[in-house]
Amino acid sequence: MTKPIVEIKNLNKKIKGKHIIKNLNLDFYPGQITGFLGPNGAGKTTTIRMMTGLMYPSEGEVVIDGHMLSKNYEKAISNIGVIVENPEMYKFMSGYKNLQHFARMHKGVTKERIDEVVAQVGLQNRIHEKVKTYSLGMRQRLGLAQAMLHRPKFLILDEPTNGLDPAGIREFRMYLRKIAAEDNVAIVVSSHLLSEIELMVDRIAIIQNGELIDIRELEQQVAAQYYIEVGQPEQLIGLFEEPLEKEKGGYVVNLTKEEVPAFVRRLVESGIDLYTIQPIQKGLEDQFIEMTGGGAIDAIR
Ligand SMILES: Nc1ncnc2c1ncn2[C@@H]1O[C@H](COP(=O)(O)OP(=O)(O)OP(=O)(O)O)[C@@H](O)[C@H]1O
Repeated sequence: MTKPIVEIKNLNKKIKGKHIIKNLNLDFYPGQITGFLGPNGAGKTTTIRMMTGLMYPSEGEVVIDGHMLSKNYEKAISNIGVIVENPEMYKFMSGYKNLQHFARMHKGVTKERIDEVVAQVGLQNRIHEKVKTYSLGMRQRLGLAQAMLHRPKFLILDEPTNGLDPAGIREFRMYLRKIAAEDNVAIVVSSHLLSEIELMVDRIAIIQNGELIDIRELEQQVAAQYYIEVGQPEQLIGLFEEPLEKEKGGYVVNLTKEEVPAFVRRLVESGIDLYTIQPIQKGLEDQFIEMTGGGAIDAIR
C-alpha cells in the first residue's frame, strides 16, 4: 500500500480535566477520500483543529508528509488545504479576483494554476462575475478552488455540504472526486450526516465520545441486482433460471454488470420489449446494518 500522507498518532486532548479526544490513530492516503463521521459533540472539530495546528494536542502527534506539526509547523502546514463551513470570500469582488487575492498568500501560485483550479471546479463561465451573484454551491466550489491553489497534498473539509440542496451536494461530490483523482490529494470530509457523504467517500472513520469506534473502506458499490420493466412479463417466466422477484410493477433480477448485455440480448431475441433497466445500489446505511447489525449506525444517529 502507498505511504500515508498524514498520520495521526495517539492523539489526545484534555480540556479542563475533560478527556475530549482519546488515543486517536488515523492515517490518510493520497487519492483517498475519508469521511470523518460522528454525532454532534463527538470531537470532529477538535481533531481538525489539532490537524491544522489551531490547537495543541495534550498528547500525541500529527505528521504531515513526514513533518511533525509540533516540530516543523511551517513545512507541515504548507501541505494542507482547508475549507471551512462557509468559506470567507469577498462578495463584491469576482471569483477570479478572490482567487488572485488568496494566491498572493502562497509562493509560486501562477496565473496558469488559477486557471487550472477554476476549470477543475467548473467555474470557467462565471469566474469573472461578482461572488455575490453566485449560488451557495458555486461559492463552495470557489472555496474548493481556493483551498487547492497551492497544490496541497491533504485537503480538509469541515461539514462542506451544510446548506446545500441535494443537487448541490451531487455536484460538489463530483468535483471533489475529480480533484482527488487528478491531483492525488488525500481528502477528509467531516460530517454528522452519513447520507450526505456516503457517495462522496472511499472509507469512513466514525468517532464517538472522542474515540474512533470504526474505520472501514467502503466496497465499490457494484450493483448485483437490476430493476427491469418489460412489455411482456409473462414471457420472462421460463426464460431465466433465476427466480424473478416482482416489485412496483417491474421485476428485480440478480445480475452482475458483466451479465447485462447478454441478458438484454436474450430479451430482445425472445421478442420481449425492455422499457427500463436500472442498477439497484445498496446504500452505506444498508451495508452497515448488514455488517454491524445496526450498532455503528445507532452510534451516529
Ligand atoms: N474549549 C472547550 N472547552 C470545553 N469543552 C470543549 C471545548 N471545545 C470542545 N469541547 C467539548 O468537546 C467535545 C467535542 O467537541 P467538538 O466540537 O470537537 O465536536 P464535533 O464532533 O465537532 O461536534 P459538531 O458536529 O457539533 O461540530 C464536546 O463535548 C464539546 O463540548
